[in-house]
Amino acid sequence: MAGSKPLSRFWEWGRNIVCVGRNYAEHAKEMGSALPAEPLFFLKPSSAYVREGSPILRPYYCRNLHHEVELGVVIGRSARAVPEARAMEHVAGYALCLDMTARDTQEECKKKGLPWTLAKGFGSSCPVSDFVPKEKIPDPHKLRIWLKVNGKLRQEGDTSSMIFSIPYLISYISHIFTLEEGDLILTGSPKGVGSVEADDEIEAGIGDVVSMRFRVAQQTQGS
Ligand SMILES: O=C(O)/C=C/C(=O)CC(=O)C(=O)O
Ligand SMILES: [Mg+2]
Repeated sequence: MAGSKPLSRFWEWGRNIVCVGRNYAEHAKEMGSALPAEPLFFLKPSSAYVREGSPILRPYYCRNLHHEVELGVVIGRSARAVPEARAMEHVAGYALCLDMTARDTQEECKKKGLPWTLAKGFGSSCPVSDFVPKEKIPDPHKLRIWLKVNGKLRQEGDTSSMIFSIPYLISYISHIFTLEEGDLILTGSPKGVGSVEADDEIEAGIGDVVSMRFRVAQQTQGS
């Protein structure tokens, strides 16, 4: 049961993973997408979580797996229709997250007007770092998030560049469905997304607050 586990192990709770898209203008631009007038969001299943020590699996149907490094916000207290001014009271802490994306599949889904679940919701599509309690991050809009592949810097972004702020996102989502304790919100990727192959090593961090390393492996059909 969710409540019997410490919130610092939010990935074991099996709660919602809510992802925000196109929340950084330069990433929307590199994807050739328009800036959103209102937050765009989608969900991943909780079985998408993966922790250091286990690989990120490239799905058998994917030919172009992309990394997206994102700041994750961990909800500490149920939020239903909360005003923006009180939204941060519902935050327990943060985590560094990857929104692993089957980019070729996403392109196909976009062309056909289909949801992005196949592209964004596969097993191991949500690698997460250790939990960082709220007290350790006085201002989540002043963080440098970064990602390297095989030691080479690919992504570096400042959370001050988000189009929609964290309190705005929490308030907005909470007017659509209840955010529950243990839920995770991925706040969108800065620019620099790109491909990874089997055996690549991804290292990513929030400044020098927290970092994590993952290996990429190929999923075989039927496994
Ligand atoms: O605009 C696109 O084609 C793709 C956008 C995304 O994949 C959205 C995100 O997940 C993001 O911005 O982080
Ligand atoms: Mg993303």
